[in-house]
Amino acid sequence: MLSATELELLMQNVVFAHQETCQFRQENLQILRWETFTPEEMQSLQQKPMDQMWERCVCHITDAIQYIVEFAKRLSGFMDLNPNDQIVLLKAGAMELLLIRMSRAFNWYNSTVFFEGKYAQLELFHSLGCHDLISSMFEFCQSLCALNLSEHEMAFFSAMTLLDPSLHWLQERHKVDTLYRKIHLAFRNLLQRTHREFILTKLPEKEKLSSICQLHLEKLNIFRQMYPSIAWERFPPLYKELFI
Ligand SMILES: CNC(=O)[C@@H]1CCCN1C(=O)c1ccc(Cl)c(COc2cccc3c(C(F)(F)F)cc(C)nc23)c1Cl
Repeated sequence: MLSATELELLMQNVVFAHQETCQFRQENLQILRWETFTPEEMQSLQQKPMDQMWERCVCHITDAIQYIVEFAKRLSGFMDLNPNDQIVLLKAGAMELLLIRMSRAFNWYNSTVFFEGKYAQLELFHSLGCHDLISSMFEFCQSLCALNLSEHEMAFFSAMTLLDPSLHWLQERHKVDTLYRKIHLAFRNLLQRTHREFILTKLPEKEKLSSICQLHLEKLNIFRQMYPSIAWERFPPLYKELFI
Protein backbone atom coordinates (compact mmCIF):
# COMPACT_ATOMS: atom_id res chain seq x y z
CA MET A 1 0.00 0.00 0.00
CA LEU A 2 1.24 3.51 -0.80
CA SER A 3 1.18 6.32 1.80
CA ALA A 4 0.00 9.82 0.82
CA THR A 5 3.59 11.09 0.73
CA GLU A 6 4.76 8.15 -1.40
CA LEU A 7 1.88 8.89 -3.83
CA GLU A 8 2.88 12.56 -3.92
CA LEU A 9 6.56 11.73 -4.50
CA LEU A 10 5.68 9.26 -7.25
CA MET A 11 3.45 11.82 -8.99
CA GLN A 12 6.27 14.39 -8.88
CA ASN A 13 8.72 11.84 -10.30
CA VAL A 14 6.44 10.99 -13.25
CA VAL A 15 5.60 14.64 -14.02
CA PHE A 16 9.21 15.83 -13.76
CA ALA A 17 10.46 12.92 -15.88
CA HIS A 18 8.01 14.02 -18.60
CA GLN A 19 8.67 17.76 -18.28
CA GLU A 20 12.46 17.31 -18.47
CA THR A 21 12.35 15.03 -21.52
CA CYS A 22 9.37 16.19 -23.59
CA GLN A 23 11.70 17.53 -26.42
CA PHE A 24 9.38 20.40 -27.42
CA ARG A 25 8.08 22.75 -24.73
CA GLN A 26 4.29 23.19 -24.77
CA GLU A 27 4.54 27.00 -24.83
CA ASN A 28 6.79 26.98 -27.92
CA LEU A 29 4.46 24.55 -29.70
CA GLN A 30 1.55 26.87 -28.87
CA ILE A 31 3.33 30.00 -30.18
CA LEU A 32 4.21 28.28 -33.47
CA ARG A 33 0.88 26.48 -33.98
CA TRP A 34 -0.29 28.82 -36.80
CA GLU A 35 3.09 28.83 -38.55
CA THR A 36 2.41 26.58 -41.54
CA PHE A 37 4.52 25.78 -44.61
CA THR A 38 4.00 27.96 -47.71
CA PRO A 39 2.74 26.18 -50.87
CA GLU A 40 6.26 26.53 -52.33
CA GLU A 41 7.87 24.97 -49.25
CA MET A 42 5.23 22.21 -49.34
CA GLN A 43 5.94 21.53 -53.00
CA SER A 44 9.70 21.33 -52.54
CA LEU A 45 9.31 18.90 -49.63
CA GLN A 46 6.78 16.79 -51.57
CA GLN A 47 9.21 16.52 -54.47
CA LYS A 48 12.07 15.23 -52.34
CA PRO A 49 13.13 11.71 -53.38
CA MET A 50 11.62 8.99 -51.20
CA ASP A 51 14.91 7.86 -49.67
CA GLN A 52 15.91 11.41 -48.72
CA MET A 53 12.59 12.08 -46.99
CA TRP A 54 12.73 8.73 -45.19
CA GLU A 55 16.23 9.41 -43.98
CA ARG A 56 15.24 12.87 -42.69
CA CYS A 57 12.19 11.51 -40.87
CA VAL A 58 14.01 8.56 -39.36
CA CYS A 59 16.64 10.96 -38.01
CA HIS A 60 13.92 13.10 -36.39
CA ILE A 61 12.29 9.96 -34.98
CA THR A 62 15.61 8.72 -33.62
CA ASP A 63 16.18 12.08 -31.93
CA ALA A 64 12.73 11.82 -30.37
CA ILE A 65 13.42 8.27 -29.22
CA GLN A 66 16.50 9.45 -27.32
CA TYR A 67 14.21 11.72 -25.29
CA ILE A 68 11.82 8.80 -24.71
CA VAL A 69 14.67 6.62 -23.47
CA GLU A 70 15.65 9.47 -21.12
CA PHE A 71 12.04 9.67 -19.88
CA ALA A 72 12.08 5.96 -19.08
CA LYS A 73 15.42 6.19 -17.25
CA ARG A 74 14.05 8.93 -14.98
CA LEU A 75 10.94 6.98 -13.99
CA SER A 76 11.66 5.72 -10.46
CA GLY A 77 12.03 1.98 -10.57
CA PHE A 78 12.75 1.66 -14.33
CA MET A 79 16.53 1.47 -13.86
CA ASP A 80 16.05 -1.17 -11.13
CA LEU A 81 14.41 -3.48 -13.65
CA ASN A 82 16.72 -6.01 -15.27
CA PRO A 83 18.38 -4.72 -18.49
CA ASN A 84 16.57 -7.25 -20.70
CA ASP A 85 13.19 -6.02 -19.46
CA GLN A 86 14.22 -2.39 -19.94
CA ILE A 87 14.90 -3.13 -23.64
CA VAL A 88 11.70 -5.17 -24.01
CA LEU A 89 9.65 -2.27 -22.60
CA LEU A 90 11.39 0.30 -24.82
CA LYS A 91 11.14 -1.85 -27.98
CA ALA A 92 7.39 -2.16 -27.48
CA GLY A 93 6.76 1.30 -26.02
CA ALA A 94 9.05 3.71 -27.93
CA MET A 95 6.85 4.04 -31.02
CA GLU A 96 3.71 4.26 -28.87
CA LEU A 97 5.19 7.05 -26.78
CA LEU A 98 6.26 8.79 -30.03
CA LEU A 99 2.61 8.82 -31.08
CA ILE A 100 1.39 10.05 -27.69
CA ARG A 101 4.01 12.82 -27.74
CA MET A 102 3.24 13.65 -31.39
CA SER A 103 -0.31 14.55 -30.30
CA ARG A 104 1.14 17.33 -28.09
CA ALA A 105 2.51 18.90 -31.29
CA PHE A 106 -0.64 18.42 -33.32
CA ASN A 107 -3.02 21.27 -34.18
CA TRP A 108 -6.40 19.50 -34.30
CA TYR A 109 -8.04 22.66 -35.74
CA ASN A 110 -6.28 22.42 -39.12
CA SER A 111 -4.87 18.87 -38.79
CA THR A 112 -1.24 19.90 -38.93
CA VAL A 113 1.74 18.53 -36.99
CA PHE A 114 4.97 20.22 -35.92
CA PHE A 115 7.73 19.22 -38.38
CA GLU A 116 11.13 20.94 -38.83
CA GLY A 117 10.02 24.16 -37.17
CA LYS A 118 6.54 24.66 -38.69
CA TYR A 119 3.19 22.87 -38.76
CA ALA A 120 2.78 20.48 -41.70
CA GLN A 121 -0.30 18.96 -43.34
CA LEU A 122 -0.55 15.27 -44.15
CA GLU A 123 0.18 15.90 -47.86
CA LEU A 124 3.64 17.22 -47.02
CA PHE A 125 4.76 13.62 -46.34
CA HIS A 126 3.57 12.39 -49.76
CA SER A 127 6.98 11.34 -51.03
CA LEU A 128 7.38 8.84 -48.16
CA GLY A 129 4.95 6.54 -49.92
CA CYS A 130 3.25 5.45 -46.69
CA HIS A 131 0.07 7.47 -46.72
CA ASP A 132 -1.83 4.88 -44.66
CA LEU A 133 0.74 4.98 -41.83
CA ILE A 134 0.94 8.77 -41.69
CA SER A 135 -2.83 9.22 -41.93
CA SER A 136 -3.42 6.69 -39.14
CA MET A 137 -0.90 8.64 -37.05
CA PHE A 138 -2.80 11.87 -37.79
CA GLU A 139 -6.10 10.20 -36.87
CA PHE A 140 -4.60 8.96 -33.62
CA CYS A 141 -3.32 12.46 -32.76
CA GLN A 142 -6.73 13.91 -33.62
CA SER A 143 -8.48 11.48 -31.26
CA LEU A 144 -6.02 12.07 -28.43
CA CYS A 145 -6.27 15.87 -28.85
CA ALA A 146 -10.02 15.58 -28.33
CA LEU A 147 -9.31 14.57 -24.70
CA ASN A 148 -7.33 17.76 -24.20
CA LEU A 149 -4.92 16.04 -21.79
CA SER A 150 -2.92 18.17 -19.39
CA GLU A 151 0.87 17.71 -19.23
CA HIS A 152 0.35 15.82 -15.94
CA GLU A 153 -2.17 13.46 -17.57
CA MET A 154 0.12 13.07 -20.61
CA ALA A 155 3.01 12.15 -18.27
CA PHE A 156 0.98 9.43 -16.54
CA PHE A 157 -0.49 8.08 -19.78
CA SER A 158 3.05 7.84 -21.21
CA ALA A 159 4.43 6.08 -18.10
CA MET A 160 1.57 3.58 -18.05
CA THR A 161 1.95 2.90 -21.78
CA LEU A 162 5.66 2.24 -21.34
CA LEU A 163 5.38 0.03 -18.23
CA ASP A 164 3.17 -2.60 -19.81
CA PRO A 165 3.25 -5.70 -17.56
CA SER A 166 1.38 -7.83 -20.15
CA LEU A 167 4.33 -7.84 -22.59
CA HIS A 168 5.73 -11.13 -23.81
CA TRP A 169 9.44 -11.88 -23.04
CA LEU A 170 9.43 -9.97 -19.69
CA GLN A 171 11.63 -11.88 -17.23
CA GLU A 172 10.52 -10.08 -14.06
CA ARG A 173 6.88 -9.37 -14.92
CA HIS A 174 5.88 -8.92 -11.26
CA LYS A 175 8.35 -6.03 -10.87
CA VAL A 176 6.89 -4.23 -13.92
CA ASP A 177 3.39 -4.99 -12.64
CA THR A 178 4.14 -3.46 -9.21
CA LEU A 179 5.50 -0.31 -10.87
CA TYR A 180 2.51 -0.13 -13.19
CA ARG A 181 0.01 -0.46 -10.33
CA LYS A 182 1.70 2.26 -8.27
CA ILE A 183 1.65 4.69 -11.22
CA HIS A 184 -1.96 3.77 -12.03
CA LEU A 185 -2.93 4.46 -8.40
CA ALA A 186 -1.19 7.85 -8.43
CA PHE A 187 -2.88 8.65 -11.77
CA ARG A 188 -6.34 7.73 -10.38
CA ASN A 189 -5.59 9.89 -7.34
CA LEU A 190 -4.75 12.86 -9.59
CA LEU A 191 -7.88 12.34 -11.73
CA GLN A 192 -10.13 12.18 -8.65
CA ARG A 193 -8.70 15.43 -7.30
CA THR A 194 -9.17 17.15 -10.68
CA HIS A 195 -12.59 15.55 -11.43
CA ARG A 196 -11.21 14.04 -14.66
CA GLU A 197 -11.88 10.34 -13.90
CA PHE A 198 -13.94 10.05 -17.11
CA ILE A 199 -10.81 10.18 -19.33
CA LEU A 200 -9.73 6.73 -18.07
CA THR A 201 -12.46 5.16 -20.22
CA LYS A 202 -11.67 7.44 -23.19
CA LEU A 203 -7.89 6.95 -23.45
CA PRO A 204 -7.02 5.03 -26.66
CA GLU A 205 -6.82 1.32 -25.90
CA LYS A 206 -3.53 -0.55 -26.24
CA GLU A 207 -4.63 -2.33 -29.43
CA LYS A 208 -5.10 0.96 -31.29
CA LEU A 209 -1.56 2.07 -30.46
CA SER A 210 0.02 -1.25 -31.27
CA SER A 211 -1.86 -1.64 -34.57
CA ILE A 212 -0.34 1.62 -35.82
CA CYS A 213 3.06 0.44 -34.63
CA GLN A 214 2.61 -2.82 -36.54
CA LEU A 215 1.92 -0.72 -39.66
CA HIS A 216 5.10 1.18 -38.85
CA LEU A 217 7.19 -1.99 -38.83
CA GLU A 218 5.67 -3.19 -42.13
CA LYS A 219 6.41 0.17 -43.77
CA LEU A 220 9.90 0.09 -42.41
CA ASN A 221 10.49 -3.36 -43.90
CA ILE A 222 9.15 -2.27 -47.30
CA PHE A 223 11.46 0.75 -47.20
CA ARG A 224 14.42 -1.42 -46.25
CA GLN A 225 13.77 -3.74 -49.17
CA MET A 226 13.63 -0.75 -51.53
CA TYR A 227 16.73 0.95 -50.17
CA PRO A 228 18.76 -1.73 -48.33
CA SER A 229 21.97 0.34 -48.25
CA ILE A 230 20.38 3.39 -46.56
CA ALA A 231 18.69 1.35 -43.87
CA TRP A 232 21.98 -0.08 -42.72
CA GLU A 233 24.46 2.70 -43.39
CA ARG A 234 22.49 5.79 -42.51
CA PHE A 235 19.83 4.77 -40.02
CA PRO A 236 21.09 5.72 -36.56
CA PRO A 237 22.17 2.71 -34.41
CA LEU A 238 19.51 3.31 -31.77
CA TYR A 239 16.80 3.05 -34.44
CA LYS A 240 18.25 -0.24 -35.68
CA GLU A 241 18.53 -1.56 -32.14
CA LEU A 242 14.88 -0.82 -31.41
CA PHE A 243 13.14 -1.44 -34.73
CA ILE A 244 15.20 -3.58 -37.07
C1 LIG B 1 5.97 16.47 -33.44
N1 LIG B 1 6.96 15.74 -34.12
C2 LIG B 1 7.11 14.42 -33.89
O1 LIG B 1 6.40 13.82 -33.14
C3 LIG B 1 8.22 13.67 -34.62
C4 LIG B 1 9.18 13.14 -33.57
C5 LIG B 1 9.97 14.35 -33.23
C6 LIG B 1 10.17 15.03 -34.57
N2 LIG B 1 9.04 14.57 -35.37
C7 LIG B 1 8.83 14.95 -36.64
O2 LIG B 1 9.57 15.73 -37.17
C8 LIG B 1 7.67 14.36 -37.38
C9 LIG B 1 6.39 14.89 -37.21
C10 LIG B 1 5.34 14.35 -37.93
C11 LIG B 1 5.55 13.31 -38.82
CL1 LIG B 1 4.22 12.64 -39.70
C12 LIG B 1 6.82 12.81 -39.01
C13 LIG B 1 7.02 11.73 -40.03
O3 LIG B 1 6.90 10.53 -39.34
C14 LIG B 1 7.32 9.39 -39.95
C15 LIG B 1 7.75 9.34 -41.25
C16 LIG B 1 8.16 8.10 -41.77
C17 LIG B 1 8.15 6.95 -41.04
C18 LIG B 1 7.71 7.02 -39.71
C19 LIG B 1 7.70 5.92 -38.88
C20 LIG B 1 8.21 4.59 -39.38
F1 LIG B 1 7.41 4.11 -40.29
F2 LIG B 1 9.44 4.70 -39.85
F3 LIG B 1 8.29 3.77 -38.38
C21 LIG B 1 7.26 6.01 -37.59
C22 LIG B 1 6.84 7.26 -37.14
C23 LIG B 1 6.34 7.42 -35.72
N3 LIG B 1 6.84 8.36 -37.88
C24 LIG B 1 7.28 8.25 -39.17
C25 LIG B 1 7.88 13.31 -38.29
CL2 LIG B 1 9.43 12.58 -38.45
